[in-house]
Parts: sequence; structure tokens; C-alpha cells
Amino acid sequence: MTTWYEDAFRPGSEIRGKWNGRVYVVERLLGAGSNGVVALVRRGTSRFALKAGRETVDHQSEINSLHALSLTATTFKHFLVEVDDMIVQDREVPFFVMRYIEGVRVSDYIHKHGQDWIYVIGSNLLKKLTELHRCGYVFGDLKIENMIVSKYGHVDLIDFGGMTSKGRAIKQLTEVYDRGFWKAGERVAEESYDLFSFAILMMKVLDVRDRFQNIQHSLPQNREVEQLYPILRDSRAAARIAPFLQRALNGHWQSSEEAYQYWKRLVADQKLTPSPLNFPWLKICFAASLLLFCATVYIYW
Ligand SMILES: Nc1ncnc2c1ncn2[C@@H]1O[C@H](COP(=O)(O)OP(=O)(O)OP(=O)(O)O)[C@@H](O)[C@H]1O
Repeated sequence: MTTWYEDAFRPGSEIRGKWNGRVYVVERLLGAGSNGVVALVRRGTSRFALKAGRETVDHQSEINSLHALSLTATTFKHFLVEVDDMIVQDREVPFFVMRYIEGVRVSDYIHKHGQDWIYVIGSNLLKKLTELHRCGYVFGDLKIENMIVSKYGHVDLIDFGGMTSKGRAIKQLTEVYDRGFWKAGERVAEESYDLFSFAILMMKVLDVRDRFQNIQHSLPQNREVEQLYPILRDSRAAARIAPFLQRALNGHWQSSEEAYQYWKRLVADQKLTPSPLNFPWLKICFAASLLLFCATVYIYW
């Protein structure tokens, strides 16, 4: 049995917007989640991510969030490119086009480049959250799957279906990242809600012994964040940011700006930077300049 989108999203297929008439050529499918199908598409020489969804309410809510953010003077400006409908099997399917973000999951990035990159990635993710919070929103469903890491630890958020205006009830969540699941606070859109998920995300990435697996399946009445603390002792990187993570889990900060300042101080005080060994181009440049220096000395001596 084929799914509704298989034909429409086959590489090389054309997607034509019913109202705006723009045509996109599908390069490949990027993912199919509970709220829609996302494909990498091309129009002229530009590449975009196109998300189509049949769950109209959730889809519209994500469009509203992206539309609001795209109008702000932040790094989210112009993230949403256009909104239209397409016809698939004689039915109208709504879609929107957004900026395409090239990169990998944070866990894959850390696996490839080393745990020390968590200091840069954490800082960049906090910066993104502070931007979003300053605009009056909370991301809501912050998790590994909803962020993309590109070169030099640059971070982008994707999937804004859970974005909620401050003060409202959280509308989309993933249990293990939700402070309600850990009996650590209410499901209300506050900056501290995202900071809690941020701490869980960091711990999941640094969970070298896979402790999350067992703890998240423990009985709800026994579940509490203290059960996660052993993860903070399992690796050097986790131990170094432990003071931040414990505070975030305990709702210490009312604002992400305060949390971001604390993170920056913690990282600077301990001189936490990714190992230079992870910059192969640095070694190449150093060797090349040494060679050039020797050649110059030889020629002019
Ligand atoms: N702007 C983007 N740039 C690059 N890739 C993207 C972008 N948006 C989404 N993707 C890719 O498509 C996948 C599915 O997207 P998304 O998470 O928005 O769908 P979803 O239906 O809401 O999923 P979920 O069920 O996990 O909530 C993502 O995991 C990611 O790999």
C-alpha cells in the first residue's frame, strides 16, 4: 500500500501551488512525521523545505507561528517563504515553504566531533531560545529531533508546531522533555519550560550509558529529576555543565537571558572550548604556513 504523498513527493516531481502558481521540483523526502511530510525542493537555483500536512488545525497553527516569527527582526526573519495548497489525488493538501536548513542531528554532530562541542551548541541553542522568548513565545516541543546543527556548531530550530504564546497551556510536547512528566512544574508556556527541555536535551546527548532508557520507563510515582543526576557524573563534559543543568531542571531562572548569561560565564570561567584537534583545517593551515616560511627562508638566504 502506498501512502498519500509517495507519488507527489517522488524525486523529480513538480509541486504546483494552486493559488500562487509557483512550481517546486522535489529533490528528496526529508522526513514524514505526525504532522506532515517535509521534502527538499528546488525553485530555480534556490532550495527550500516544503511541508505538506493533512492535519489542517496543527498545520495552520504551525503556519501562524512561522508567519508571526518571520515578521520579527530576528534570525527567524523570512523563515516562512510562502503558503499555498496543492492537489494530491483530487484533494487539496495545504503546504508551506520555508528556509532549508542543511545539517545533522545534534547527537550525530557530537558523536562525530566530540562532546566538547556541547559548550558551543548549548550556547547557540540558548541564544535561539532567548530570541524566541523576547518575541513573546515559548518553543514548547524542544527536543533532539527539532533542531539541526550545521558547521561550527551553528544551531537552527525546526518544527514550530509546538510554539505557544507565553502564559498559555503548552500545546505540543514530547513526554521525556516535559517538566510535567517529571513532576517538576506545570505545562504552561514559560521561559523556564523551554529551559527544562533544554537541560533534558543536553543530558540526552551526553547520556553515554543510556540511563534515560530505564529511568523514563520507571513508575510515574517514582519518577523525579534527581534520578537523572548520575548522567552528570558519567562524562567530563556533563560534569562541567552540571551546575547549569541542575538549575534549569529545578526552575531556577525566570528568563532565558539570565540562563544564557550564566552559561557564558560557566563556559568562560572553565575555558571550555572544543578541542583544536577537531579543527583539521587548522592543522593543515599551520603546516602550509610552516612550509611557506621554510621555502621563503631557503630562497632568500
Ligand atoms: N526547514 C527544514 N530544513 C531542513 N530539514 C527540515 C526542515 N523542516 C523539517 N525538516 C526535516 O523533516 C523532518 C520532519 O519535519 P517536522 O519535524 O517538521 O515534521 P513533523 O510532522 O512535525 O514531525 P514530528 O512528528 O516529529 O513532530 C525533520 O526531522 C527534519 O529532518
